[in-house]
Amino acid sequence: MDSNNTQQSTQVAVNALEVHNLNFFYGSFQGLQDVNLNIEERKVTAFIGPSGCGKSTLLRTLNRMYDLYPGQRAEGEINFYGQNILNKDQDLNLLRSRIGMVFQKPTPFPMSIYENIAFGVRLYEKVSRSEMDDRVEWALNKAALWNEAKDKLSQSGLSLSGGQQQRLCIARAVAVKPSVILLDEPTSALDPISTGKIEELINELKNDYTIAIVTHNMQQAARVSDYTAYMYLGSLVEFGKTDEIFLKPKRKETEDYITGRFG
Ligand SMILES: Nc1ncnc2c1ncn2[C@@H]1O[C@H](COP(=O)(O)OP(=O)(O)OP(=O)(O)O)[C@@H](O)[C@H]1O
Repeated sequence: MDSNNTQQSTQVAVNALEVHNLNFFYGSFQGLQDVNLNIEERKVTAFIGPSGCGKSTLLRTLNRMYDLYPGQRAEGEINFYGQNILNKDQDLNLLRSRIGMVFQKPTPFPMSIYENIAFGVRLYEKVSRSEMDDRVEWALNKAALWNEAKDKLSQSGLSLSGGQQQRLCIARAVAVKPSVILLDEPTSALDPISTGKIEELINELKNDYTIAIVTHNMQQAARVSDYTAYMYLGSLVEFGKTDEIFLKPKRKETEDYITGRFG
């Protein structure tokens, strides 16, 4: 289950996640219909499509975030390094430590910058104070926030700017050393400069992590992702390499959406 066990010594593609025949229900409403796709290790996969097409629903199945809400259920298989995470006996805390998530709106905890990161680490590991100091620095560095935050680690996470808060949330996700990071429209609440920083960060993070990102912004999908999934009305219409989806889509529906002729 650990990506470290599947280090690529050759160029053979390894899938972190394989989604088979996935159907998702909000009570009696079916939000996803027979979705099949693979999410390759250490690549960025973008989910695009018009509002309400099921992008966030699909993302939220990948670490069973929906389990927090009554009446929501998934059927099918989502294999995470070969293990079906939809199994009833799946340990959800463990799963969410391996597959972390960052939301649209920055959501720092109302505690210090240091504690925002240490809090999650303590849930899963017993580490000494000096190891924790190192981990906090490491995670803030990974999220390109260390230089801006190092002199105010005891200040509230809420005192940071919106863009910095979102990087803090990314640092928090990274700190527990996950294998996959799910990003749900991580820049939609940010200005263009902060957006640019997060996009650069995504590019860096994919050296170590597998990333799936929901975005409304097609230019962003084209800039940051290796693979793109185009969804419509709960179905996956087309999935492929981002260049191909944007330059040579196979389906007319995809082309209409990409070229702005949709609707
Ligand atoms: N909690 C919920 N209860 C019932 N239906 C829901 C719920 N959340 C989402 N849906 C429905 O599921 C479908 C997919 O929603 P989802 O949020 O996944 O779309 P999306 O593509 O992420 O949209 P957007 O781009 O607007 O965020 C929509 O028809 C939506 O109305």
